[in-house]
Amino acid sequence: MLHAFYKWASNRVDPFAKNHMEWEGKTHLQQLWSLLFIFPKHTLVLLLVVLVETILTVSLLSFVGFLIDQLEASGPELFWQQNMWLIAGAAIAFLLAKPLFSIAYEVLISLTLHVNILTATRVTFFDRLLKQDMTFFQKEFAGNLASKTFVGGREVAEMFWAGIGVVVPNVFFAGSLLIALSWLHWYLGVVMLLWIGLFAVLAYVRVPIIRDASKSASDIAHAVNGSVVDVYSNIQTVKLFQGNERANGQFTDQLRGFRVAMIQFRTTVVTSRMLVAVIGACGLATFTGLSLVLWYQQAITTGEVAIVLGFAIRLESKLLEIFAQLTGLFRSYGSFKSTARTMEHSLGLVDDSDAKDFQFNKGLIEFKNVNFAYGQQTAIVKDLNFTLHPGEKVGIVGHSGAGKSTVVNLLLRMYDVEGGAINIDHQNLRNVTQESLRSEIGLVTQDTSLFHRSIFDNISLGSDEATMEEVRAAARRAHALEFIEALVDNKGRRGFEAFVGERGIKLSGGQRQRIALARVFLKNPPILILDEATSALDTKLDADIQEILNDVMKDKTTLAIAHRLTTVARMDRLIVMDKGQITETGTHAELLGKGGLYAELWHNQFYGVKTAETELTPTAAQ
Ligand SMILES: Nc1ncnc2c1ncn2[C@@H]1O[C@H](COP(=O)(O)OP(=O)(O)OP(=O)(O)O)[C@@H](O)[C@H]1O
Repeated sequence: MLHAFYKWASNRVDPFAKNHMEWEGKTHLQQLWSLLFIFPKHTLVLLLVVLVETILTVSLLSFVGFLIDQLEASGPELFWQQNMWLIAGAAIAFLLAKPLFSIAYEVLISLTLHVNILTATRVTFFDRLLKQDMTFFQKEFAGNLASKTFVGGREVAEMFWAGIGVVVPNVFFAGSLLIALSWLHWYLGVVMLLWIGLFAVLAYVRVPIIRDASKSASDIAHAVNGSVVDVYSNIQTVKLFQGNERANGQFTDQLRGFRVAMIQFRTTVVTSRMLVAVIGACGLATFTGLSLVLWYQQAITTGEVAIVLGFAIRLESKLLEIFAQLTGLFRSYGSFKSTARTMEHSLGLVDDSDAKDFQFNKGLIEFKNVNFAYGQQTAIVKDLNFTLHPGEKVGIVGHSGAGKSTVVNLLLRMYDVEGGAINIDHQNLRNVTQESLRSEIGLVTQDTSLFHRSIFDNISLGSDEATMEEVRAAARRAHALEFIEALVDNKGRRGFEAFVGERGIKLSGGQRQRIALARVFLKNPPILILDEATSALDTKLDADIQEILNDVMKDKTTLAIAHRLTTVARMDRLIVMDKGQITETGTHAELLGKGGLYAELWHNQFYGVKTAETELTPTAAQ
């Protein structure tokens, strides 16, 4: 029953609902506000509950004073007679209403709001980052982004708890006390106002200091976290080039900086808390003295002295609580701002509002005067013009750095061209949605990254409906079935159920590439891009897979990049690139006949580069 109630309460809002949060052109406070009030109706109900609960608490404290006065005035004989109904009414109010509102507060804040704001914020952050283009991800540490998504979400949820759950109720409380005390005697109201004012000044002066110290510590923490993830994800390079000792030294240096920043932050907090304690004690002493003086002058009754002291003691602890929460709030806010700066980074590549879904027709690909420089000065691709006819298989070759992968990235619209246009089936890539475009293109790259998921999930990535039979068939076609069936992971899961390690480290390069091929076989897209698709395979396997690829490519427009020229030699046509431009084009035989760059590359691949040739030829060496 209770369990069902909790479930009901936590399902009052949907944290996974699409939230169109605007990041650009907003201040950090506005961004935070949108997240704190992501569920506005329930938050308003919470505030209402808090208000009623505060009024009940203040009434309870006042009732104590009233009781004392009545006890004094009536004496034991008449007290019950005169106050029976009042006491019964108060008992009902305090025994029923107060616990009821306290429970409503707990359920609303913990189950309905906090956990769902935490989830919804993370969903919002993740969604935002996914929309960023490749340039963004090349500049940012993956670990840093992961940390911002998670820690940023936690900070927002904590600010909600501290701000709306604690500071706001305590401000309500202080406001109610101010009204109640002023009503008792205006002197008390003035002292109360001074006390709160002094506290506000202290908060005004100290909180920015704490906030800045917190921001430095949080920035350093994010950076340290990012480089630790960097070390772990490049562990092989670290072990080979940097060595444990140096990596350790680098980490310790960074942690030292973080420790200093943390100590500075803690120092500002401790000093502030000391000041708050002093102001609290002074206020308490003033109220005690003033209420006794007023009682002596018969301006207030004995019961009212009890009320004043009760108020003052409660208020002192509330002020301490507010300050503690404010420091936490501003620390979280400092960290949130760092997250917000990442989130508000403008999206480099956004689908037009009127972008249509890409409609595949025959697979005619046209590059028209394409220019691109990764947003920099030096052009990487210059005035590129070529056409891939439907079903045509074209290979791109050229020296390393010629711009071959850049062409592929542009075709996949990982970047927008900076000049000219790319059309597929007469649709400019700029005018179609990115997802619909990519769903029609299959890519196998030299850098096959696998997710730390099962082999089945890795192959069926993007093909949610795929059955085990289809996945097996794709794996068989990619010559991957044999090794997949022999796999056992460290939790004893076998075959297609086995998990590959992060980035697929438990598999060899060739095995990873075969998984990637199986992925494309399963997806069976009408356009195929092979970027060094078989580079990690040995010559025998390369030949086998090549045969399968030839079969798969049959009715698809295909663009292939390969350094191993035998892989692309049999393509319908070859495009030779040099320094971002097309220098030659033709079939393998035509290009060999021309004796240009392709012929040179081919020659070098089979007979070695000139220097080696000269060194190895006895006559030349003499
Ligand atoms: N994200 C990037 N930002 C800036 N410059 C880049 C980026 N990616 C690649 N480049 C530059 O663009 C040029 C072409 O790179 P690209 O990867 O397209 O060449 P490639 O012909 O595919 O080389 P390889 O055969 O070695 O893979 C290189 O000078 C490279 O430094």
